[in-house]
Amino acid sequence: MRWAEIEIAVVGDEQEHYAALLTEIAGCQGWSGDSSAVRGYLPVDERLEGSLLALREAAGREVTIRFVQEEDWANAWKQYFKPQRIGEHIIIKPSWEEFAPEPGDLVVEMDPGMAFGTGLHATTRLCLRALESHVTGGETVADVGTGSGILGIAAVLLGAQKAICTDIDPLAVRIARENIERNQMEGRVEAVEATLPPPGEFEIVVANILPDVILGMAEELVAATKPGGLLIVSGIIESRTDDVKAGLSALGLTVLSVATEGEWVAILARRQGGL
Ligand SMILES: C[S@@+](CC[C@H](N)C(=O)[O-])C[C@H]1O[C@@H](n2cnc3c(N)ncnc32)[C@H](O)[C@@H]1O
Repeated sequence: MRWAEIEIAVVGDEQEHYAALLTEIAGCQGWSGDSSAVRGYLPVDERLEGSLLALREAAGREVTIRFVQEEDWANAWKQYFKPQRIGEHIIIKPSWEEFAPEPGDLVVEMDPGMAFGTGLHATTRLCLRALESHVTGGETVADVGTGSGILGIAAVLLGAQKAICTDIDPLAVRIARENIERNQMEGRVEAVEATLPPPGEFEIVVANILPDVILGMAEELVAATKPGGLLIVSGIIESRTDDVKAGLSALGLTVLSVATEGEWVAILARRQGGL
């Protein structure tokens, strides 16, 4: 099959906006990018032209396309995905790479396929570090917008008793399930196709999505967090930090800290009440 690689040049903090256009307007399953451009892929079929027209109109700037064969792009990103240490003990290891762990290392084996969540993005790393600092053992964790399943799987490796992972994208849910199996986490990590986890209260809720999505579901995220429990949100570009903090504070959460990596932030907040 042939695919179109779609690229939009960005500067400054534009990445989030144009990435959202790639997924929401053009219908790309995901996106990748760096400080100068965002990229997504669409199959070359009868819908491509309409998707590109809509994207160009919404973007109001040049959108370039390049045609590639499936094998080219399906494997091209793999060269950038190497085992990496995140925080003190977490190792994210691509399933096709060798890695010799040191004592105390917690190895999450991943094949993210088309799903987001390799650990290559700063927001994933910010969430993983927050989980490493706050999972002390025995918690139930909700991973909302799980992508590859990376955060839920890591939470259980860090000592959480159970993690429920949700995603609205069926492809992500399938890939998360494969990664759960790959890490022998069946029964302790569950992936469901949904926006929110089933009703219940979680000691830790983590959501690495986009600021507007987080704000739109903030009330439900708070309801899913046990009184006294923690909410970790990321996917937030630095310029949106105050909006998200204000939204969480308005719902009675206490913002405990804001961690940053590059232009991205993760916000840690506590729901009032005792554990
Ligand atoms: C930025 S990725 C994060 C993946 C992974 N959790 C990580 O930290 O690397 C966001 C994920 O949220 C999912 N998503 C977007 N909107 C959502 C919603 N309203 N409810 C649940 N998942 C959503 C997307 O399909 C995508 O897989």
